[in-house]
Amino acid sequence: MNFLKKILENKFLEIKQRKKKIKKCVIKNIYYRYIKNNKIIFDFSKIIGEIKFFTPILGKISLTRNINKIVKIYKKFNINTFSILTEKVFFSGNYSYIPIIKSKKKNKQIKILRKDFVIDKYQIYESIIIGSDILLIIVYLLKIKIIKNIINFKINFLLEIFSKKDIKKIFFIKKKIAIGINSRNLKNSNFKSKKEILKISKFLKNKSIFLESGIKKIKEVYFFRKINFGLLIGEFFIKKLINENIYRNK
Ligand SMILES: O=P(O)(O)OC[C@@H](O)[C@@H](O)c1c[nH]c2ccccc12
Repeated sequence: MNFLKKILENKFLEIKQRKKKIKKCVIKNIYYRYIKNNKIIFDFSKIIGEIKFFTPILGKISLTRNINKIVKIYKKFNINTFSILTEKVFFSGNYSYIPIIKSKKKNKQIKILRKDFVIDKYQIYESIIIGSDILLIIVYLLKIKIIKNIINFKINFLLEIFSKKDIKKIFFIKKKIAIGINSRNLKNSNFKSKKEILKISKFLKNKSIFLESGIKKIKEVYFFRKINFGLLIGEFFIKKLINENIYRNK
């Protein structure tokens, strides 16, 4: 089933509501203060662990919703960069997870990628305010003009692409940025083959490449790390690292 249309309709309304609550000049002020001290770190950690509890296709995946517990387990495995799903209705995420993690002194070294469906500039400001270090931008959802606009913001992005069509949209970007190849087709949830992924990556010169979605075996982790791909892993880590750990310590 194609959930994307529904997700976007809902997102549009959500943003409209949230925008009303905060004055434009206040968020812009926060942004300018933020970029004064911010460093662009397109080459962030090569292994990103995702925190997601639920997906529209798989249903519930995590045995716990205790965010601090999950962070603790990930840290035990030396994973310090997290992708956090903040979409509420379809992925059961919440943006308050980001400040919960960031406000703790012991999490100082942790970097957070906010994963949501960005369709409005407002979400960029909001992501900074809640403490995100990196923001996912799904190229498929945006027109080139908007991407051009977004790319000028002085914050760290992971630009997510699916296909050659998406690559064409970002061809104008000459600087080194992080690009995530999403192996999962957003419309039908099929995964790309290794061959397809490598083919797409050939078009991405001078970029820091990440593979997102569909990693199911440790063998695949080794294969892609060997060719210097970064990896963003959700379901596999949640099941293998988080759930097994929780089960064992019951
Ligand atoms: O659980 P996986 O197959 O390892 O996938 C993680 C991540 O790539 C996936 O959750 C994802 C990639 N892009 C997205 C955009 C929206 C929501 C979710 C995603």
